Amino acid sequence: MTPVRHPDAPAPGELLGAHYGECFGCGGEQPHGLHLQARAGEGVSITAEFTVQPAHQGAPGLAHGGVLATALDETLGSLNWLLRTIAVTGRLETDFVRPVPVGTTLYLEAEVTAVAGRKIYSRATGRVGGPEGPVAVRAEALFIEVQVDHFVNHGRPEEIKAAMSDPDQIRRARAFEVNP
Ligand SMILES: CCCCC/C=C\C/C=C\C/C=C\C/C=C\CCCC(=O)SCCNC(=O)CCNC(=O)[C@H](O)C(C)(C)COP(=O)(O)OP(=O)(O)OC[C@H]1O[C@@H](n2cnc3c(N)ncnc32)[C@H](O)[C@@H]1OP(=O)(O)O
Repeated sequence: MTPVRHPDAPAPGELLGAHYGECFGCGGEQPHGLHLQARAGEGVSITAEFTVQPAHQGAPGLAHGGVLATALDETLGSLNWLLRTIAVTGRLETDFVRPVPVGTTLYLEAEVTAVAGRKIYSRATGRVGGPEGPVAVRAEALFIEVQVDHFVNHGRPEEIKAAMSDPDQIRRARAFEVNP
């Protein structure tokens, strides 16, 4: 099925903010996290930026591939805001096309390509030098829709307890869910 942007999705150009403050990809409370900032695009698409820090190295002066995969994963995960669906990564296939030095800003974009029941198919690219620059990384992913219970049942109780007693977190979790 062709993906459908939810009528209450954030407007194109709107900054999405973190879905969870402690998230390694987008949270503000992780000193060595990616602090990735995502923005709603047209249709079911997202743009995002992330600047590689010294804490993200694999080889000297170069971004770790796993960190770049995280940036792609996080950008793809942000598409959930536009579908107003909670979904987790089931599969993430990554191509590393060019090395990415520390200090580089990665310009990411992602889109949902198809939805089939609980399965959400998507793809993303990360470019260097500017939003129109050469592709350094790309990914194809399959996200699977889950209920909030997925986190409540599987997350470590102390973090779940803290999240559930934080009204801001409850509001953010609700923003993902389709209103009946
Ligand atoms: C108040 C408390 C607040 C707490 C919540 C706070 C905030 C919530 C808001 C947002 C958070 C949301 C997400 C996080 C966002 C961004 C982070 C980036 C994203 C991630 O980083 S997220 C972490 C990594 N991620 C995982 O931690 C998943 C571990 N995993 C599982 O938990 C299960 O594996 C699951 C649930 C995925 C599926 O399990 P399941 O039992 O529900 O469903 P099942 O297995 O039946 O699959 C259904 C259909 O998907 C197909 N399928 C499944 N997996 C596939 C694969 N790998 N390849 C190909 N097809 C696959 C099947 O083949 C079947 O297809 P079909 O229907 O055609 O038969």
